[in-house]
Amino acid sequence: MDPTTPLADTIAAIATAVVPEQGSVGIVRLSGSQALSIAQTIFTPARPHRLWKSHQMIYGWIRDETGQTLDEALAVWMQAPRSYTREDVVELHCHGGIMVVQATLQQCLRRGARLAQPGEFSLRAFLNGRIDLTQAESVADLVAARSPQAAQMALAGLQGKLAESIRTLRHQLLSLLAEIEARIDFEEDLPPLDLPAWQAQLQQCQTQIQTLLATAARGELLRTGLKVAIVGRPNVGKSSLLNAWSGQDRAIVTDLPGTTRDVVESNLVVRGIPVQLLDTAGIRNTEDPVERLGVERSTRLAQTADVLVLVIDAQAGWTKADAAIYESIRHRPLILVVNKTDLAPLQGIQIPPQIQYRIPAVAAQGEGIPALEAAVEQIACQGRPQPNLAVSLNQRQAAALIQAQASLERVQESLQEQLPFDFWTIDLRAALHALGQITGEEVSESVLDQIFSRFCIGK
Ligand SMILES: Nc1nc2c(c(=O)[nH]1)N(C=O)[C@@H](CNc1ccc(C(=O)N[C@@H](CCC(=O)O)C(=O)O)cc1)CN2
Ligand SMILES: Nc1nc2c(ncn2[C@@H]2O[C@H](COP(=O)(O)OP(=O)(O)OP(=O)(O)O)[C@@H](O)[C@H]2O)c(=O)[nH]1
Ligand SMILES: [K+]
Ligand SMILES: [Mg+2]
Repeated sequence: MDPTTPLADTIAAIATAVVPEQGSVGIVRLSGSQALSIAQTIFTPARPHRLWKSHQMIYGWIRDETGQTLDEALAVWMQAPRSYTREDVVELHCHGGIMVVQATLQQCLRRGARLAQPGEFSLRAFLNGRIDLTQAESVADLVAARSPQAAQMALAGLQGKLAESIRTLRHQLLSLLAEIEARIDFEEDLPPLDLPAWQAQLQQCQTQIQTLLATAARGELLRTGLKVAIVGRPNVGKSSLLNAWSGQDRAIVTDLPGTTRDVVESNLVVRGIPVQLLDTAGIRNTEDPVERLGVERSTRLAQTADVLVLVIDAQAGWTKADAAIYESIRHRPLILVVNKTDLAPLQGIQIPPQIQYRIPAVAAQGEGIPALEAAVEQIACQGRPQPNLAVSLNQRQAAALIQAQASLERVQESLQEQLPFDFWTIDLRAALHALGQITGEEVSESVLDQIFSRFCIGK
């Protein structure tokens, strides 16, 4: 963090989403040693002799420096250390919308608070030892979650499930290290090292790391989701498919080829995976300049989406135009939807054998969606068995664990080559350092900066 923003400051920010005309309540939050005294200059309890008591909500008015009333509000003081940041926290619960919360925040700043940086409340919770770095990262994941499963995963992290696994690993490695260091310092006073037992314990740590690493892919998938683009030639039923899949009447459907021009987007959840579904203009050569721009967008999207759904018309079969589109996207993760199977059967259509996923559908009636979702999930998980752990690693955590794993691998090598103990301890310490980076015990300020700056303001 910026050295000019010490923990000594009292920080303030709007803790709720700021949306015009919306949100029945908006919260301004203060944290720091001056939180209560600043709040007391702004907020007048309705009952004048009412004392502020920790964790008790009081009713009153927010006033500016001229005595003008800005809002009717509720206020609560949470005395350190029983607060989100472990500092004195005051929350001012105002009316929602944008005007009142912003005016209240302005008052806090005028009375000596500093505007909080994104993630700074959570940073303080971390720096003051209430949560470790994995828990802080989970706070951001929880706010960003786009599916119930992603939220559950973040919540498990918030509750310290990952922190616990890493802590256990750390203790095991520390005790392995202690045994070696004792042998270096007091070799003659101690019984010789029980090498097989020591090595078995090391192996156990490596297995545990491998299990944790296997959760990273699913975590990444639940966090970032998938971009799925529906492509194909005009009139095969792409927009009908988007509408049926999302259960919403998002895209215009007509019997005219070339109906869709702009990319139409719908967000859905497919078996826990947040999916950004994109309907595109039917791909063909066209003289219409507007449609041509749409086709260009389709072809570009087809190269960047995570999964492509190529739609064809069962009645028309596998046409030359379908083959041409397929040629340009065959190297990408692909699902073929044979639509309009109410008009002609899928059997008998000459589909290239290398297309693994082929789903019969009647988009106009919403048939074929479950099979399509199963295919999306299979492609996304790529046959990777998912360990049944509640938590999952993010990229930063996975990178650190891979480092730890590499260090432990080197310890195994030193052991096999019977190198002196010093070689073992160097790599054991490196592994411990990597674990410390995950929990935040040994993390640099620039990494902290990177992590917390991704938070939203007021978190
Ligand atoms: N109004 C409001 N709602 C909120 C939050 C908040 O800050 N304010 N939260 C903010 O994200 C979340 C709740 N998270 C919180 C986590 C810890 C503590 C807290 O005070 N912990 C202390 C004391 C616990 C106790 O009294 O036993 C502690 O752990 O030491 C408060 C909120 C979601 N809802
Ligand atoms: N019989 C039948 N008709 C369908 C089906 N799906 C879509 N249609 C019809 O096919 C026509 C074209 O559907 P759209 O969804 O607009 O096709 P599109 O691929 O989005 O077309 P463009 O946007 O023009 O590329 C419409 O008249 C739909 O009602 C289906 O499963 N069966
Ligand atoms: K159409
Ligand atoms: Mg369309």
